Amino acid sequence: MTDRLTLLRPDDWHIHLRDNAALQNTVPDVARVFSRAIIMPNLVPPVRDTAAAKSYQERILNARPQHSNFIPLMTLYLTDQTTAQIIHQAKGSGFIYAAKLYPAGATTNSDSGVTALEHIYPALEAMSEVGMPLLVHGEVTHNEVDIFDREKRFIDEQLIGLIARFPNLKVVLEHITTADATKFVLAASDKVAATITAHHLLFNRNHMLVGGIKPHFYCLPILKRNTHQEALLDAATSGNPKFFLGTDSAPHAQHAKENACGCAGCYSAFAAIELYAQAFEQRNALDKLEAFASHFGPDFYDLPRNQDSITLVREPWQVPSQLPFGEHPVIPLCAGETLNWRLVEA
Ligand SMILES: NC(=O)N[C@@H](CC(=O)O)C(=O)O
Ligand SMILES: [Zn+2]
Ligand SMILES: [Zn+2]
Repeated sequence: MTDRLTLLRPDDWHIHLRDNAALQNTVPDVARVFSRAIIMPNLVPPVRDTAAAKSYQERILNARPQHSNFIPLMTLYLTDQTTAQIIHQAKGSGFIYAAKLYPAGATTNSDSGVTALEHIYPALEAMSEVGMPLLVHGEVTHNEVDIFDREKRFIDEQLIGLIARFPNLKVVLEHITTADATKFVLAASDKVAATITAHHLLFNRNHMLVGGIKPHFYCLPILKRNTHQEALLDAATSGNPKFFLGTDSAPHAQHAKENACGCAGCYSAFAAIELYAQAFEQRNALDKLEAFASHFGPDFYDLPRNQDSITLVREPWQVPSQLPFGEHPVIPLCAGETLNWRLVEA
């Protein structure tokens, strides 16, 4: 059994840092391990243009710990009003790396999202031309579609057609949760990839719903049955470059999750790589972690891989039961539980 694991420094290709006071917690947590991260734009109001992305980037950089070289890779939030010109300006800025499609109403802060894909065809055409990846929250939102079917229905009814219309557009299906999504991504061209979260690798809907409802496991897309969890573990540990790390770490205050109408999102950034190590170890696949965490993401985005490394040791430690986060504590994923792997701090 290995007790020490050295990896090229990883990047997180999907994270929510939130804004203002929260940045004092979220930025140090991501910067502890990751060199770069794709920063989700679902603020209120959302990050819709280069100017908004620039000021958000500055607030993130100001929250970096001393001596940190963490680089936030900024993204735009697509709306029905996003023009080709907005995309060209973003590409020209040099610090915006992707644009995000939230179907209106699909998830946290998606009210300003896209109401019909036709509205963003000009933006997608421009993204395809300039080589800017489209990041997708892939769930349909119709009331009549069961929440457990929303990802598959999005793939079948929207994504397949979109990719046929824009065959050169790079697409990342974010935080995939089903065997259907893994199959779709595997069969698609090399322009199509997916991120996988640690929580969807470690948990299934029984963890959330058996023996009492556990709001801290509630996220979107929602945890599925264990056969889907197994398919995600197969994909993540397969060594296929189409699947790479994206935590979807998304903090919500304890009171907003432990609520009659609880928010969707799990906070994993405080121990992200440790959680992935736990999942890969369950599959005896720790040898596959480095490529998933550190190679395939930059390769897909045409960015250089990092040059330095991190080390994890097998040394059980207990996850805190609560994180301070200013006045509104956040309950981390796996609060109070024991994780096997610990980062050796530099
Ligand atoms: N994943 C979640 O459950 N929540 C995310 C939004 C998202 O990524 O869909 C959030 O911003 O809270
Ligand atoms: Zn999402
Ligand atoms: Zn997300």
